[in-house]
Amino acid sequence: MPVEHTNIKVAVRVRPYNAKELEHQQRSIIKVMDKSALLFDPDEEDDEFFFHGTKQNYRDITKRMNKKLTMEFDRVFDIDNTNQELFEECTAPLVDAVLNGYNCSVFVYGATGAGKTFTMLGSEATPGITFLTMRDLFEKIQAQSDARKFDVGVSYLEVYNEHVMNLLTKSGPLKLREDSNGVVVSGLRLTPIYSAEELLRMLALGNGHRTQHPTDANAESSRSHAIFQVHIRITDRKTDTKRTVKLSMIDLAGSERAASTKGIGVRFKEGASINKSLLALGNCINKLADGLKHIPYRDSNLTRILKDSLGGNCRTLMVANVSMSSLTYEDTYNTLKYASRAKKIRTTLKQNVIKSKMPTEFYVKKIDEVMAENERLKERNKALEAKVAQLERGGSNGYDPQELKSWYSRIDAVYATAKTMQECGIGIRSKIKIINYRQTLKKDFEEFRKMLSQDQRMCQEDYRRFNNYMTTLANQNDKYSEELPSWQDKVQHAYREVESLKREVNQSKLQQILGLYVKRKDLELQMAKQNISSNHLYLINRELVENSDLIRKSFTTACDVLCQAYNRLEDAEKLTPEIQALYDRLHRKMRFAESEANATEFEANETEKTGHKRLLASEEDEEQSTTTTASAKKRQFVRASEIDDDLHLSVDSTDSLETDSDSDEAHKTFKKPHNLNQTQVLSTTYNALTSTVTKQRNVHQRIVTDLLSDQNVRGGNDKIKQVLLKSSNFTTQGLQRSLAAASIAKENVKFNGNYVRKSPRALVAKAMSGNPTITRKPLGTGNKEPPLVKFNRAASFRLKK
Ligand SMILES: Nc1ncnc2c1ncn2[C@@H]1O[C@H](COP(=O)(O)OP(=O)(O)OP(=O)(O)O)[C@@H](O)[C@H]1O
Repeated sequence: MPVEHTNIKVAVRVRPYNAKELEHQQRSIIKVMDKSALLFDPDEEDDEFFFHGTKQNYRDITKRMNKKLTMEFDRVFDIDNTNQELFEECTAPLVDAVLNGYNCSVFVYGATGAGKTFTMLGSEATPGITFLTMRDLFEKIQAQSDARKFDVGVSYLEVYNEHVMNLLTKSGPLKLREDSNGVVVSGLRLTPIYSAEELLRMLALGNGHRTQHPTDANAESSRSHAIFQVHIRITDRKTDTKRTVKLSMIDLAGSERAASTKGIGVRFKEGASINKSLLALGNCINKLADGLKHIPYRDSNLTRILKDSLGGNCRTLMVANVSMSSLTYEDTYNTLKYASRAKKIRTTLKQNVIKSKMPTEFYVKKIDEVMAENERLKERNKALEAKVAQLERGGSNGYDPQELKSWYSRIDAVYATAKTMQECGIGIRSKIKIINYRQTLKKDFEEFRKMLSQDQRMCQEDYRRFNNYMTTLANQNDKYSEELPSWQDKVQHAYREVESLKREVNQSKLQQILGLYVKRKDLELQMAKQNISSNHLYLINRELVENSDLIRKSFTTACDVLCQAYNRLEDAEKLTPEIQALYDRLHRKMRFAESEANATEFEANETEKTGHKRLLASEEDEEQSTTTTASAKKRQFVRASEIDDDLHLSVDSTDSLETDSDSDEAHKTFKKPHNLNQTQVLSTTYNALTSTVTKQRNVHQRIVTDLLSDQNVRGGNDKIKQVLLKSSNFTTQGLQRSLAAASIAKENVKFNGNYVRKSPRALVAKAMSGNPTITRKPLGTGNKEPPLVKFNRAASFRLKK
């Protein structure tokens, strides 16, 4: 489960003057410098001071000094930026993060009329980021629906005067309670939705229920905080892994000073409540930014609900809305200060846990690692893109745009070829390895089938089919193997081209800008490589899941058949010592697997090598019939890991392309899991075995119950059963020995004059009388005999009466 530490992303959006502001002809208090910086309260352009008609060199001392504060944010949107741009740059990446298992939240902050609702909800003509984000989410869900199943449910809440209301059903107030999952809204039901259009209808319905009142600053001022949440349960169709993620979109009520709304009575109370909750939010932001441990989330219902959207395990985007008019000077200043504080908050991000029934977490984890790595590369790429754009805009270094353009198209072409060659070359390696893996798995399974087959005709027919299939695989393998060397040459050639281009770039006079451009291209090439890796892992995982499913089902049926056959033979007294020995051997094998499966991950890690050797050694001296199951599984996992490692190495062998040290560092983390591979492979093997062992154990339990209740103590004795189940003698022979010993001890009890058994049944002795290893012991010679029960004459007398 990848863990990341990130800052909250903060974007500032400046809105144009409204009619009132234009009327007052106020000056602009915000100057957007570039995509990530603004100047608050800049000097006025017509700030020249004239005295008696003469321009003075000094300023008018009766005028207030301008603040001229330069502030930096992750992104600054100017008045002409649209909701679509905000979505593309800020919330679209969050959709990818949500689908990768991270909780995400977006909240808009600002004074009344600053443009929060415009940003969040927008209008029909210019939909806000909620709709755009959700539409994108549904499109991506649709595109991935073959591989994953998505269950989407939404809720839309309002916090008004500290009351939590359900905007979709117009019900409430609802209570908040805390449990192990965090803060829960009592009685809140999620409404399932299937399309972004449905969501639009729902938003309209919810907004109709939202508390709005005209204020001096905004005729349609929202007087409540609106929290829209999308809960998604993602189920991987192949691995059956599940995770639940949450995307929250929060439209906060206006953060203006009470005076600016000129509210009295109810409006004043409303304003006070809004301010109380926003003050609590501000406190939380300050404490989180200072890195303090105790965060006063409980101070208001708003902060309680936002607890896991702000500082918790959540990727957060805050959009601070401001007006550029000097009429809103103080509110704008406060909002920007608030936003600057929020920018400092660092959160610890964890991908939501995968719940899986399959022993394939190893691959799922690896795929997640690759995806996380890609996310990091994407971020770096974006930063480089911004730098290149900045240099291009600057233009002061005398770049000739035509020359730059021709360089760009040349670099693009060289990298495009490298990417295609890489896709084909590494892709073909992946295909070969998957075919090899499939061949191994099928061969192993065929061994089982052959052992089981009784009907010769059917056996031959199956074998023919199996052979045909294997021939097809072998042909495919040959074809790809033949093509491989030429592709490898092409890949190497393409990489050499890239290297020589880089040398040329380094010598060119446009080196500064082209160097950055090439770095971007390197990252893109690296990302493409990662995608091939993750696809390869996915395919290997699919092979494994399908095969282990088949093995599990076959094994369960085989166990049932085996147990029935064993019982029948035993009933008919036809259990030969050879069959018994085979059966015992199978039990011993499973007992080993069970003990290993119970070991902790740490122990598995520590004993990885010895355990591995032990397993292999035991494989050698065991008969094939009893070892194939465990060893085949073991071999499959080991092979899978070898294949993966191999592919990673081949993918990594082109690392020289990466020039940036950070990226090198990041890439090392991708190479590292070599060690992890084996540990994980072992632990997955143990998991796979546990599931079969559990089933076997149930069969054993039935045997114990049969032996104990039918032959010995009718009605069953759970204590003895448990002891026997745990006992190291837990084989049929060991069991019989234990039972016989117990019954002899019971018989011995009868010889003691002062003690009797309440239920003097010693049938096992008879059942075991043919066993030469059992001898009668005189009373008191062993210290492991069952405790004697003192004969209670009075009780016995009462009972008789
Ligand atoms: N970027 C923008 N471009 C054009 N018009 C805008 C922009 N932002 C806001 N507006 C307009 O400004 C007015 C107030 O905006 P909005 O209702 O979104 O403010 P608000 O911050 O949600 O206020 P409140 O907190 O009172 O609900 C609306 O008429 C809206 O259309």
